[in-house]
Amino acid sequence: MRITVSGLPGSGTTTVSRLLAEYYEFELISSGEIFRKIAREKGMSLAEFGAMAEKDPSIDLAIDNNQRAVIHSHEKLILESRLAGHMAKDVPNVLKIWIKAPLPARVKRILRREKSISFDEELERTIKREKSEALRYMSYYNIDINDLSVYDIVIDSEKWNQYQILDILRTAVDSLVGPE
Ligand SMILES: Nc1ncnc2c1ncn2[C@@H]1O[C@H](COP(=O)(O)OP(=O)(O)O)[C@@H](O)[C@H]1O
Ligand SMILES: Nc1ccn([C@H]2C[C@H](O)[C@@H](COP(=O)(O)OP(=O)(O)O)O2)c(=O)n1
Repeated sequence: MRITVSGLPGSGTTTVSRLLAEYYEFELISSGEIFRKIAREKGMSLAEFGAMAEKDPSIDLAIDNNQRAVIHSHEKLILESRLAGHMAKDVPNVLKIWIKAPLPARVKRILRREKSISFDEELERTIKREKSEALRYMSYYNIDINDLSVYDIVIDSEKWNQYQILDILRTAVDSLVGPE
């Protein structure tokens, strides 16, 4: 069983992915972490590296080709990233999950996580980052990041906390593979 977990910034994809990986003892791979690592190595912020990726398709292509390879080469996998569901679109035996939450709720969470200066500053930064990503994914892959039709499950992380979401997803996973 392979599970992809995707969502916009602050939706809770990292948190849910970690809980799922721990519960099922699956390997967890996050493309966002790879993107962040490369940005750090270049001494760039996420926004600066995103702007570079708008001009240099090879950055996203490398990360997203890696996602495709990872999906095919792992059986017990949680793949967490914005595009993981799309990269797994035609792959059998993959459960594709999208975690959503309203923008203000997501920004409040990022504020806590990134220890940003203010809500307004983080709101502006998040909107800018989402615009950059949406532009790249449409231009490089013809993917509309807001098209949720590829997902098997769409769940609102403002309605349930991360543990309740884990319980809901466990029901879905166990009914597909049977309880461990
Ligand atoms: N379902 C949830 N309800 C409330 N808070 C959550 C939920 N999921 C995650 N969080 C919190 O929101 C913050 C951002 O979560 P994170 O998983 O890092 O988001 P993402 O990886 O989607 O950007 C974290 O501090 C986390 O503890
Ligand atoms: N396939 C991917 C995965 C992530 N990214 C970018 C999107 C984000 O700006 C960074 C970090 O992603 P990550 O999911 O860790 O960060 P957020 O959860 O969005 O705060 O990587 C990407 O461009 N392509």
